[in-house]
Amino acid sequence: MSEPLQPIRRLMQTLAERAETRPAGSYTTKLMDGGTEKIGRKILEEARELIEAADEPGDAGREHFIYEAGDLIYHTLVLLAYRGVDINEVADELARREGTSGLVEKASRNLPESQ
Ligand SMILES: N=c1c2ncn([C@@H]3O[C@H](COP(=O)(O)OP(=O)(O)OP(=O)(O)O)[C@@H](O)[C@H]3O)c2ncn1[C@@H]1O[C@H](COP(=O)(O)O)[C@@H](O)[C@H]1O
Repeated sequence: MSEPLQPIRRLMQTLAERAETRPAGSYTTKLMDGGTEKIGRKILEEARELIEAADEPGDAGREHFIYEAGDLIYHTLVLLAYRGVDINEVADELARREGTSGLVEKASRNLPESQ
């Protein structure tokens, strides 16, 4: 069975190469040439589009939601690659958090300074 996250890893590889070589005729290059501001603007735009699609009903709505999630994930990976971070490093961070409820983690941050 193929690894479901393999396409993401391949895309990450491509984006890391784009960050390095900045080839002409690449949309990723255009984003990266605009830096954090341009990439960030697209992430905000795509996040809004994803949220708007979240409540669309029916199969078409579901398909649109998945499409928009792809856009947001692509742009987020572009920012990671621009910053020189690999998706595996994010996976490691998520693995580190595995099994710790967000509520428990938040409570641990809210301890009074004396503790
Ligand atoms: N996965 C993607 C991907 N997802 C979305 N997009 C692009 O992201 C853009 C989404 O923005 P919008 O929907 O707002 O479209 P737009 O109005 O044309 O965008 P703007 O001009 O406003 O930035 C579109 O141009 C999409 O084509 C992507 N572009 C590239 N990839 C992958 O990245 C690889 C490298 O791409 P290049 O660097 O362009 O060769 C490709 O082979 C793909 O695998």
